[in-house]
Amino acid sequence: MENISVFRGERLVLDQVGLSLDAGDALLLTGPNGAGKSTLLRVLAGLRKPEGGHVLWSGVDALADRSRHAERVAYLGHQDALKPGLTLRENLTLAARAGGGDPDSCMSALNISGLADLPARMLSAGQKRRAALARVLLARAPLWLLDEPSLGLDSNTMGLLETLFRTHREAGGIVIATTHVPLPLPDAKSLALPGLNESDIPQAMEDFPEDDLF
Ligand SMILES: Nc1ncnc2c1ncn2[C@@H]1O[C@H](COP(=O)(O)OP(=O)(O)OP(=O)(O)O)[C@@H](O)[C@H]1O
Repeated sequence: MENISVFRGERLVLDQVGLSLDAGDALLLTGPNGAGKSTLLRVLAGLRKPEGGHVLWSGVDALADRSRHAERVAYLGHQDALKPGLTLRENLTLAARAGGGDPDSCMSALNISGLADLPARMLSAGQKRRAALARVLLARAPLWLLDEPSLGLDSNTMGLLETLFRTHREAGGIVIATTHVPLPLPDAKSLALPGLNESDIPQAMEDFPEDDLF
């Protein structure tokens, strides 16, 4: 990423952020609440256009062809994005139509095979997070963009996450994760976003332009 700048409303949230990663690298994005970590991940995923700067993949503008870029990316947001009325297996089978991976092996990697036939609405928060991580695996994408991946995970699942990260990086994959807690990503680079002065944070709905509210 080169000189990425993003406004949210009237405010410059990211100011010329730049960084370069190689195959097998990991990056931890840190910083206080509201610093712009999720915003940067969304830019890298091609979900939000930056006001300035470029995202390059092998030296080429990655966002020029966003559907091609989408194939490189597995994105885990704050929301687990499961269809509540479908079973876990149905959710993953649906996702596999895009990435083509094997739902059963991905469920097994996250230790949720026993939940396969439960509707997603009956899963606990941590189980949903594991299902969303299974979907990351399913995508078979080289670039993992993970927004607080450890949210709600128990210590056993953190152990699984460590294995998944290691396997992905050993195969040349890249992991970029936002986090407020330590993650099992040895030798990760780190980018600390500075955050804002409280006085810069809009206090009222009127301070947000209408088209940036949703
Ligand atoms: N829809 C929106 N419209 C305008 N501003 C927004 C919108 N969503 C978020 N923001 C602002 O953008 C800034 C960056 O938000 P972002 O979610 O990227 O922060 P973050 O570093 O991921 O925070 P956290 O640690 O709380 O998850 C925040 O200050 C927030 O007020």
